[in-house]
Amino acid sequence: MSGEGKEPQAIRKLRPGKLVIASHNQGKVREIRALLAPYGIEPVSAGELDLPEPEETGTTFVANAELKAMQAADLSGLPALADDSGMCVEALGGDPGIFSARWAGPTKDFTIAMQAVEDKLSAIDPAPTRAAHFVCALALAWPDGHVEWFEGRVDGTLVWPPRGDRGFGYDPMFLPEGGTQTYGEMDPSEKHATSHRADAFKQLVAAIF
Ligand SMILES: O=P(O)(O)OP(=O)(O)OP(=O)(O)OC[C@H]1O[C@@H](n2cnc3c(O)ncnc32)[C@H](O)[C@@H]1O
Ligand SMILES: [Mg+2]
Repeated sequence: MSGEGKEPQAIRKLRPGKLVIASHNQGKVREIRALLAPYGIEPVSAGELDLPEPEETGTTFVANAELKAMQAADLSGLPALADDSGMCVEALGGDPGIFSARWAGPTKDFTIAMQAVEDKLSAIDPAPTRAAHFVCALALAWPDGHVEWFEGRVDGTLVWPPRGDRGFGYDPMFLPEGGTQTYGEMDPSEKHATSHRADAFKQLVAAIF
């Protein structure tokens, strides 16, 4: 994983001011804006700045988050926060994992991606565990190349058919551990309090503010 083997460095604090949300996913941008709301910074999205969507060539969530944050910080001259995330299905050896967005194809159709997950799971005989988890890596980069990263996780089970339309991506098929509603059915504020993104955010907030 990126970050391993590096010398520990002093955590850099984030000062009030503009921050680029280095994501082209409107669902994520919405969640990140809500999570940042209490901290007095002015988020501006990669889309609003017309920043290009970089190719995600990393082999880990952290490496891809770093790559996206560093490119946005470099091009904008502002601190930039990127999120690389995905759903890992235990019985599929962790797939789709870092390829979660790519399973939805060029049209970013998550009906197709969820169906592909379900087809692969239901082809396994005997029926395997339906355990899955979401991972969220957040990277915060500055224009001078300094970068901090944080990783969060939430465990759950996959349901079929998908339920609810309040989230994005794989949310309608993900039932968090101990819950009765999928992330697609749940009130967004509840997801923001318990998700992989919330977990990573708690670590980020504790470190940088
Ligand atoms: O790279 P950016 O521009 O941020 O947007 P993206 O959609 O390509 O994002 P990723 O590369 O991190 O791909 C992760 C995919 O995993 C899915 N995913 C991530 N977090 C999720 C969440 O909270 N709920 C449901 N699906 C999620 C979602 O469909 C994303 O498209
Ligand atoms: Mg992406």
